[in-house]
Amino acid sequence: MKKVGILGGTFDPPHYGHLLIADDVRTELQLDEIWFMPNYIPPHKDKKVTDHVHRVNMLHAAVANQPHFRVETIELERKERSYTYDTIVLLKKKHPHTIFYFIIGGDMVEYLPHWYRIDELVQLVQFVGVKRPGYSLRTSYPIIEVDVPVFAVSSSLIRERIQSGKSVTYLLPEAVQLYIKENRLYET
Ligand SMILES: Nc1ncnc2c1ncn2[C@@H]1O[C@H](COP(=O)(O)OP(=O)(O)OP(=O)(O)O)[C@@H](O)[C@H]1O
Ligand SMILES: O=C(O)c1ccc[n+]([C@@H]2O[C@H](COP(=O)([O-])O)[C@@H](O)[C@H]2O)c1
Repeated sequence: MKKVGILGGTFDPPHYGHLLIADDVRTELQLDEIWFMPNYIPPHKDKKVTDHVHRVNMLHAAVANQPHFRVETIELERKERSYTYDTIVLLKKKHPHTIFYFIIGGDMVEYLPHWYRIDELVQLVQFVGVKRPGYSLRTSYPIIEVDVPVFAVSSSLIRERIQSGKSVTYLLPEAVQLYIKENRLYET
């Protein structure tokens, strides 16, 4: 059986926090691949997100030349709110010989009780929790914890820093920074 870690996210924009956890979880759990999976409409975020075409282009730029990383666009093909339960049911049908691990940061671990059909979802997929500053990994749901260096970067921090003219040089890959500049994202 192939072992695949899924890092679902909004990736508005993708950053080194995403890449760091993907890399460490893959090594630690001996996974074959990590699939970065952008959502179409995030289930729990109310504010407007950047068009999915930009978000997926930035993800491709972020994972280019990484043989174990790929971008999975299944949620973009379903033009609706991206509930993970629905996605995992589809992915398991499409890939019957793959074991899926769903990677989440501490903020999402704390939010697990509110996830759509969570009691069924935990039977379908193995959740993997990683620490994030300001959040605990305490939960009654069955998650595996992987210890990764805690890195206080977030997409919102990057958006705020670009808007206020601060440097983001060491927070996300150069190719993603170039894409953001060329497309004048996050300036207003
Ligand atoms: N620095 C980080 N450390 C650990 N986990 C992270 C980190 N950044 C993101 N994640 C996790 O990656 C997944 C996708 O995150 P997402 O794309 O929403 O980025 P974000 O930085 O949380 O965005 P925003 O600041 O806009 O909420 C989530 O499970 C989130 O918890
Ligand atoms: O299915 C749900 O109810 C659900 C609730 C919150 C988050 N998620 C998923 O968790 C991943 C991280 O979410 P986000 O909003 O931090 O990008 C992403 O794949 C979301 O679709 C899923």
